[in-house]
Amino acid sequence: MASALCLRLSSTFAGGLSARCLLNSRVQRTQFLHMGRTAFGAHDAAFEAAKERLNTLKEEPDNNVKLQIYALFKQATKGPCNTPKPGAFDFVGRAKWQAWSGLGDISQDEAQKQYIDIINGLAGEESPAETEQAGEEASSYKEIKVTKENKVCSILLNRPAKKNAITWLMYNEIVQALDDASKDDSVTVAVITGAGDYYCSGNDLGNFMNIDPKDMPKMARDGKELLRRFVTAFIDFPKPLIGAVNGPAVGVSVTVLGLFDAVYATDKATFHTPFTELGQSAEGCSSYVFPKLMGNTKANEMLLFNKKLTAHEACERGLVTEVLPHDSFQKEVQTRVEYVAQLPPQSVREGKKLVRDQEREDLHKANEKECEVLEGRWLSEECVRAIMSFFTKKARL
Ligand SMILES: CCCCCC/C=C/C(=O)SCCNC(=O)CCNC(=O)[C@H](O)C(C)(C)COP(=O)(O)OP(=O)(O)OC[C@H]1O[C@@H](n2cnc3c(N)ncnc32)[C@H](O)[C@@H]1OP(=O)(O)O
Repeated sequence: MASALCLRLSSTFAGGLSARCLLNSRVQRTQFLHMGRTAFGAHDAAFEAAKERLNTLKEEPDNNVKLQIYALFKQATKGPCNTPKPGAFDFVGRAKWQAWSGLGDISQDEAQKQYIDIINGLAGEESPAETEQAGEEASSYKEIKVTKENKVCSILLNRPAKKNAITWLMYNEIVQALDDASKDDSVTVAVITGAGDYYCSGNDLGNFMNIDPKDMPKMARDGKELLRRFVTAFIDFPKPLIGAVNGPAVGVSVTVLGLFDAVYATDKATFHTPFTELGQSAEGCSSYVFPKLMGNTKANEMLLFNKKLTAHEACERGLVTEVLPHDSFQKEVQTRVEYVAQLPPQSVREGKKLVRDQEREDLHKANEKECEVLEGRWLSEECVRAIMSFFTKKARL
């Protein structure tokens, strides 16, 4: 069943990405060019250029961006959606249909313009202007930004347009940044925070898209291994690790906070672990840490029954150290981090090790177990349906 429900938004599906496939006969190409001259509108040359540009992108866009591109391509070349809605189990067909019909009756000219804007935006992101500043690492990180200054390593989750959802690349980059900070003698403390209005919206649900049904078990195995490595990096990080939760936090970004040494939250932050709504299960050692922090019933309220906590509630439950006013958040956090940064580093490390060693083994066991259970969840119909609902915009938190 899992494979039958599996999602596949391949590159041959995404509008302009598939321009060659969509127009793969000479007759079609001739019709297309003819339409281009007569029916499309003011942006024909730029539209053609954008199609070409899309084919040269080094990285495939996210699946929901692909859906948008697909829909705009159809609208630009065919006009408003005029095909019947695909059947209930044709998830991909329905997602495509919904994206196209969601454009309503915007003109072909307007669709062309939006298509061009999206692709130019994507191409621009791949060759960003040089923005290196003092203290910023000349690094290859793409989805996080790492700065080191005055003994503090700051790791910024940097996908604000996607609420800092964590892609597979981003998991790897965070592991890399933590590993680097743990080995760098100039760093005595690390801080994680988010760009934009969110701290982090958790796992990027697109991580589970674009998978051929036959590759689902491998995807689940790889996901399990990546998650295990990711959480291990938090369990074993040897220096003080501080969370600066600048806005709402969701999923795995909440659970791993239980492995931080201090968590400061703005009064606008919320904490939400909607695992069962997503057909998934607890991770980040939360099945072990949350009951210890807040007791079983309060932990269940979050991990099983999806209760979203305010910053003050999270503080009462021991997940947050201190709630700070939103307007002075950065400054207040900085004061606290600077204080920790100048403490004798070996003394702090030894102290942290003493505390962590009390439960290190249990944490690793909890991590292993949680990853195993999740591997099975990702292959379940419940999980696949929940993710599909998100991308067809039927269900958002
Ligand atoms: C190796 C794998 C390890 C997996 C570990 C297991 C981890 C589990 C979890 O973390 S479970 C939690 C997963 N997260 C969610 O379910 C959150 C989903 N997002 C939402 O419900 C909403 O986006 C929101 C409440 C976070 C914010 O809502 P709103 O303010 O209305 O903004 P938008 O919904 O318009 O979002 C803007 C933009 O961001 C995209 N986006 C946001 N969150 C995610 C996400 N988690 N995955 C993928 N994309 C996300 C959203 O699609 C919008 O994109 P668009 O503008 O439409 O292109």
